[in-house]
Amino acid sequence: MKLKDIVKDYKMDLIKGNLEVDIKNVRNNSRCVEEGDLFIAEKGFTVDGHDYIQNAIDNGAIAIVTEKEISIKEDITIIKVEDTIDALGKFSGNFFNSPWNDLEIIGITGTNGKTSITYFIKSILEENNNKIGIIGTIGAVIDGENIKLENTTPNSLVIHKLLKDMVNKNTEFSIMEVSSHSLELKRVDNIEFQIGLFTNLTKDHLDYHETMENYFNSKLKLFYKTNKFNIINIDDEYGKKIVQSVGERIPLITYGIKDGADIFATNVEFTLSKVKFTLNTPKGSTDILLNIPGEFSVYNALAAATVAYAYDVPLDIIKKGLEKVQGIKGRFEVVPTNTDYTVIIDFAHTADGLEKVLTVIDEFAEGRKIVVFGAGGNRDKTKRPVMGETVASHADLSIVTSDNPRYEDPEAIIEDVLIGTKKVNGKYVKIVDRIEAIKYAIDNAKPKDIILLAGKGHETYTIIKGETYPCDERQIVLEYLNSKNI
Ligand SMILES: CC(=O)N[C@H]1[C@@H](OP(=O)(O)OP(=O)(O)OC[C@H]2O[C@@H](n3ccc(=O)[nH]c3=O)[C@H](O)[C@@H]2O)O[C@H](CO)[C@@H](O)[C@@H]1O[C@H](C)C(=O)N[C@@H](C)C(=O)N[C@H](CCC(=O)O)C(=O)O
Ligand SMILES: Nc1ncnc2c1ncn2[C@@H]1O[C@H](COP(=O)(O)OP(=O)(O)OP(=O)(O)O)[C@@H](O)[C@H]1O
Ligand SMILES: N[C@H](CCC[C@H](N)C(=O)O)C(=O)O
Ligand SMILES: [Mg+2]
Repeated sequence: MKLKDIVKDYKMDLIKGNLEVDIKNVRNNSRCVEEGDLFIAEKGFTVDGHDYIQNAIDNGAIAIVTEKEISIKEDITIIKVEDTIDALGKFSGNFFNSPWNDLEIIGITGTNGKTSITYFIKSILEENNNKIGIIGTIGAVIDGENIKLENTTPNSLVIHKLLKDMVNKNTEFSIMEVSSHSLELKRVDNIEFQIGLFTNLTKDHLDYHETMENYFNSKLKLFYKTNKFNIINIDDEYGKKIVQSVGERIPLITYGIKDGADIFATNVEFTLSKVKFTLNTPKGSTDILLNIPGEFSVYNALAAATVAYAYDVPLDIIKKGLEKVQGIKGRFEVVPTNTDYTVIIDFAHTADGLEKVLTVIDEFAEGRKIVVFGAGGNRDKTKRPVMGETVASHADLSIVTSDNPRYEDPEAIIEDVLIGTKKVNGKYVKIVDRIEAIKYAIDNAKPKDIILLAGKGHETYTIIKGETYPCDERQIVLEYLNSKNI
């Protein structure tokens, strides 16, 4: 594509060169630049892309977008803009032909439940013979192919490329998790969403947002970027605030269990592995049997059903789609062991997530509850003691360990968690190595106990001092049991 078409209508200064050149690819990482590419230099959290402009040129960049004064001797095109992160969004959007215009885009935001809801929606829409794509925590899914992603919501360049690939593969719906970081860091600025969906808001990411109010305000942005429906969990106090704020800007559909929602559940009945409820919509009601337990799953299913309802999907298809979901990787996933105790892997990594999952387990545990968990490094520190206290107030044994310490000292993170653990008069041990912590839980389990491995869910790695090591909890459990001839 010609550079002039990539930068069209954008406020900028052409410092040197011309806009008639043909651009092969748009890049924001100098290491990926090849001959004929446009390199956009962005200031990051760790380094400044402007320091890699020469590297991009050496790799073949024929045009550079900068927000700083630079002096380049090579005979290439230099464009200066006010904000290169904004330019990355606009220019990559143009380069990929605004792919959001050819898709129905469903954006899901909120602290917990986004990934789970994505997979419920996928199942319903596929039952309805729609072709769907996903961008989220477990990765992207395009035409049945799984693509690994570094972020839940990647940067604008990656998103636009993924959306373009979806369009090329005749995808109709793109279901996207929209993190608060992405709304703040302009990763989704270009995109107009057909549907915005809100799950809930509880303590997380305060390292970045600092206050709950800022965190809420980032999530709120999504509901001003939508053009068909805003779908809101009205049982959540922040859901009510969104309704007050956006009102009927576009049609609003609420879901919930308690507070007079448009789409609501009644007759909720739980077991340890399933939940039954009646789904009520203005167009009729139907009974649903979900294969993932807990009240939180009812909320997630209601959210997905509401999206389908907004698209006029018949109730029997919604029922079939929801009931077809056998499980979601790392979300209340029972490890298939031959033991007389149960091992569950779950992605709960906030106090609210832990509270929700442990409430389900509380109700059905016949034996003790053993919880192996930690808190992520270089992430919200304020949630750590609350997570410790939440687990200790439910568990018979808290095994406090590591969960992606990243660049932080693992011991120090555990000490932060233990501040909360010690507030409750419960039994606990501290085992820094997560694999050893899992083995300890297994060695100490008795018949009918439930071991919950919380925090890593679908993750099969652990990041310690910046290095990534394998840590697939399913494999660790099964191999250890095997080594013990169990
Ligand atoms: C804090 C944050 O969001 N960081 C994101 C950011 O990394 P960064 O700012 O450190 O980037 P950097 O390394 O400083 O690089 C700056 C620029 O220089 C360029 N560069 C760098 C080196 C080089 O040799 N050449 C070069 O051109 C880089 O390509 C980049 O454009 O840009 C990266 C590429 O887009 C992201 O992967 C990275 O997310 C990191 C992994 C992260 O952990 N982010 C978390 C906080 C996050 O965004 N989480 C949310 C919420 C998750 C949820 O709750 O579900 C998410 O959406 O994932
Ligand atoms: N609706 C919900 N409310 C509260 N907790 C939930 C809900 N749904 C799931 N959980 C808990 O939170 C964990 C994470 O769920 P899920 O991965 O669906 O959330 P997410 O919003 O995608 O998280 P992330 O922000 O990390 O991507 C689950 O493993 C479960 O323990
Ligand atoms: N999306 C969340 C995932 C946390 C998962 C947990 N395993 C951790 O590393 O804290 C985050 O990036 O904060
Ligand atoms: Mg997610």
